Amino acid sequence: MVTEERVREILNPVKDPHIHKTFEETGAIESIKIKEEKNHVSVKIALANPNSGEQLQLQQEIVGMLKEEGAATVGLRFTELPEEYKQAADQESEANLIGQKGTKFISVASGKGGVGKSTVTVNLAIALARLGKKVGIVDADIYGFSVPDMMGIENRPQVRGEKIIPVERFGVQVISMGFFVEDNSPIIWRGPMLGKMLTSFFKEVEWGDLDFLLLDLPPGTGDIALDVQSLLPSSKQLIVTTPHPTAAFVAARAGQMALKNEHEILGVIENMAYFESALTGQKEYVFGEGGGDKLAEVLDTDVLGRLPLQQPYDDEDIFAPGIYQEDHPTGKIFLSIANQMIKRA
Ligand SMILES: Nc1ncnc2c1ncn2[C@@H]1O[C@H](COP(=O)(O)OP(=O)(O)OP(=O)(O)O)[C@@H](O)[C@H]1O
Repeated sequence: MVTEERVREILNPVKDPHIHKTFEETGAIESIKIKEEKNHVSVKIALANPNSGEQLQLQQEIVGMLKEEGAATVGLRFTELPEEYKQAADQESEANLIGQKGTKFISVASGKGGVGKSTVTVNLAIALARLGKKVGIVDADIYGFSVPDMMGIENRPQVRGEKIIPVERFGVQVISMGFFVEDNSPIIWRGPMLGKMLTSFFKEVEWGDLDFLLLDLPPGTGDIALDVQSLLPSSKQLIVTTPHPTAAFVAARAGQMALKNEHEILGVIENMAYFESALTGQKEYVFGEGGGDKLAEVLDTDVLGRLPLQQPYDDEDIFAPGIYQEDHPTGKIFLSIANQMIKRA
């Protein structure tokens, strides 16, 4: 059983990657909590430059160190060091890391596949861009990457110097695992390799100044989803579910997993909530009712929107099979959800 004292002993000599001072020198360790029955360690750490690629790398190292010491699970939360340290950090700043002040990380998760997580991610990103925000997407759905196809992206990112330039589509900067896989062939991304790949999405990509970075997570609550959730910077998370109570029950597990990995829940989105007859306007609740509300209740949050069962317009001029146009009824719902996100994030 790892003790609070031992955690402090292990972490005190770790250096803040931005200002190269030890945690002991900066007083970085704000709190250590240990849940003995589950052998879960959670630590709150103040960094000079949180929400950055540096943080992501450090996060992996600390999780590794504490697990080696016997912790079953580790939750890390990062805050910012006081102003005096930040000034020092600014002087030493290695420019161009994602997470310059103000970028909000929003992750999108689901309890199982096929509920519309990627559809929600791309359409919300585009809705935020339509509202004037600077937006990026990391398609971290490592096996089921579908963002490039959904957005109709056919080109690949360019490389400038040491940096990868994301592909821009509908005003959104996109990086996807799919860009780095030849011929749709399967790759096993686990452990350190997965961590390295995700880190480079934050560190080696020329994101510029973003208001929002949306992260499309792998579906479910299995090992891969857990690995990705624990490797990402702290984010606010949207959980997508269909309205069936069983689906919502499974989605609640994804929500719990997020909380355990120090991601806050931003809200619930109920997709395929109903089918509306074009003839009569009558709504039919094809996949049941109440799942979104139930999930929101369990996670102590709100349903930010309910999306009908409806395909985007088939617009041959702008090839993008998963995108709802601004004047499409579903496109308008996405705008309303994006507005709420801006207020809450
Ligand atoms: N509201 C909707 N109405 C009609 N079709 C939808 C709706 N939402 C999603 N779809 C369709 O359902 C399919 C699955 O959607 P999507 O890929 O977004 O799900 P996902 O949860 O990201 O899946 P996975 O996690 O397995 O990648 C897609 O073909 C998408 O076009």
